[in-house]
Amino acid sequence: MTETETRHPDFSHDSDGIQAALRYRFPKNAEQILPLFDWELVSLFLSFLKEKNQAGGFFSKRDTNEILDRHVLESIFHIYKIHCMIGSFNKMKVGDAGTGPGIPGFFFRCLVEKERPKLVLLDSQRRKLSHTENFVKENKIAGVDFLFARAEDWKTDWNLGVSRGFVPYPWSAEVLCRCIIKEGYYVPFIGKDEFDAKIEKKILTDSGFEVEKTVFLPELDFLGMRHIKFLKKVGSARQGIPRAWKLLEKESKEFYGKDSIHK
Ligand SMILES: C[S@@+](CC[C@H](N)C(=O)[O-])C[C@H]1O[C@@H](n2cnc3c(N)ncnc32)[C@H](O)[C@@H]1O
Repeated sequence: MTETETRHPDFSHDSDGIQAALRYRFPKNAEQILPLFDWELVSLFLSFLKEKNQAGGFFSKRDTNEILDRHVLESIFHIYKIHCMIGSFNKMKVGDAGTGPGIPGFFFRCLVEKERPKLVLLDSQRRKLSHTENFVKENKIAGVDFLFARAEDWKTDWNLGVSRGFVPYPWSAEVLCRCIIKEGYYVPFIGKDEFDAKIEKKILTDSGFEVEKTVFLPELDFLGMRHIKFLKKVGSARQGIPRAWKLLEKESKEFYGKDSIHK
């Protein structure tokens, strides 16, 4: 299957339809993934994403018909892979930085109770995330905290941080370095593996991280290339790290080129 693939069976967006879509996309892993999630809640969140998509400006027009594949199943598969590596999230505090409407973070709340962490959804802007805050209140969903702040201005105690479509990696690790506790992990969701090894090493070392493992996700090839890195927080960030956003932005733009979209 390729990135341009468009023809596939239509699945309903109720709990049964989403589980059928998951079996179709991930035939080898589905039986392990299915017991991990509350599919009624996944379905409720998907309905919310579709209903508020325009008002919240969540996704591009191109993505409107692809929310199930590109956002729901993609996030769920990533979380399943992280779970394979580090086990239950139940005793952890998990934070999603630059979460937008709660992607991928809200899907940690969709885990069944014994796997579920305390969850923090962080974004510097209210535009998308305030809709999710209302959705959580209206549906009386416990265990999700909302934080409207810039990640680099924050110091907190997450055992696991994730991000998708946030500040480009590896600069994202610098931005988040004071949010993750020692021995904790930052797992960025990344597309192509296209990093300058020298820059990556320097930024990670200064930020107190070490790459423990890189995991490629060929099961998501139907969306394009996807991989995750398990970055372990092995020490403190150096004095003055994270640097000011202006500097990080300039450096990352020089590397990726001004118009590159990093996902
Ligand atoms: C492209 S959106 C991605 C949203 C979501 N993670 C997703 O995958 O659909 C990037 C988000 O990161 C937020 N963001 C960018 N820089 C940030 C920072 N330094 N601290 C907190 N949020 C930030 C933006 O406000 C925006 O909502």
